[in-house]
Amino acid sequence: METISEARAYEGVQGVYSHSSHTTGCDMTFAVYMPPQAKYGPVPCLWYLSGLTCTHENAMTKAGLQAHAAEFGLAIVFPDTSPRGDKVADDEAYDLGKGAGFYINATEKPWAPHFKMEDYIVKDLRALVQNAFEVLDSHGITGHSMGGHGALTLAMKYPELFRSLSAFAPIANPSQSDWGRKQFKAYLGDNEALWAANDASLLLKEAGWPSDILIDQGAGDQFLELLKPESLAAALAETRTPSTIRMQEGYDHSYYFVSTFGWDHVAWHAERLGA
Ligand SMILES: N[C@@H](CCC(=O)N[C@@H](CS)C(=O)NCC(=O)O)C(=O)O
Repeated sequence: METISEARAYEGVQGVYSHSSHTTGCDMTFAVYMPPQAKYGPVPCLWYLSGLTCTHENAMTKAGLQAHAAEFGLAIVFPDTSPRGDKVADDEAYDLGKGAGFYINATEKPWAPHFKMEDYIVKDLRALVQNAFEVLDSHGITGHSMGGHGALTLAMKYPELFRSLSAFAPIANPSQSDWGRKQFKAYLGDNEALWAANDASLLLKEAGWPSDILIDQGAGDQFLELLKPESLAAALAETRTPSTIRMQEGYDHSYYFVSTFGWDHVAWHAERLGA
């Protein structure tokens, strides 16, 4: 692991690092915020997965989560959204290829060799974070938009790895959305059973979620028809999953929305992770 930068923030440290990932077959950049409490011993850890077009940097610079993490004594990990580099396949569209890994393991050409973002997060980066930073084995996960989809699906697939779950404006039913169908076809092929296993609204009905879920969604979000919060709300009701879904009047899809409700999400995770 190489340190790209470290800066003091709210008496803690905001760092940016890179490492060579065996899983994605390329160098990956990620950010970690360590709160001041980590000087005295390991702290719980929250993962923030970002959305389409983002790198590790958007949420790190725009979500304002560091102040809340310092208040509660939580570390926050900000991974990248896809593999990067000249060897990695890409597409002209902003919502496929680089910046659009969807936190799944691609099986199809030309994506399969590098687009393994699910394994990257839960294996490579999880192990690295656990070894290289002062964190407890008590992790939660959240994310925005494509990253909200990632948070929901990775938590449901790996409940042994994540104890707490929330999402900001998640892509909630990708197999029924233009933010999902194109990408699942490209990355996973035509087998729609495989798509279902990567769709939060469908996966919830199969796998369930053993704890509760917080979802915030802007009622003025310009992408509401692509996000489909109504499918997730129906699945949560059908499965009787304890949940708080808030349609936030007037808020759009931007980081103004994420940063407005960031404190609530960090507090939600802190309470459940024992911070
Ligand atoms: N650029 C796309 C939308 C991409 C977008 O809204 N990305 C969200 C996540 S899905 C984001 O976080 N963008 C980066 C930012 O706001 O910093 C479009 O114009 O249709």
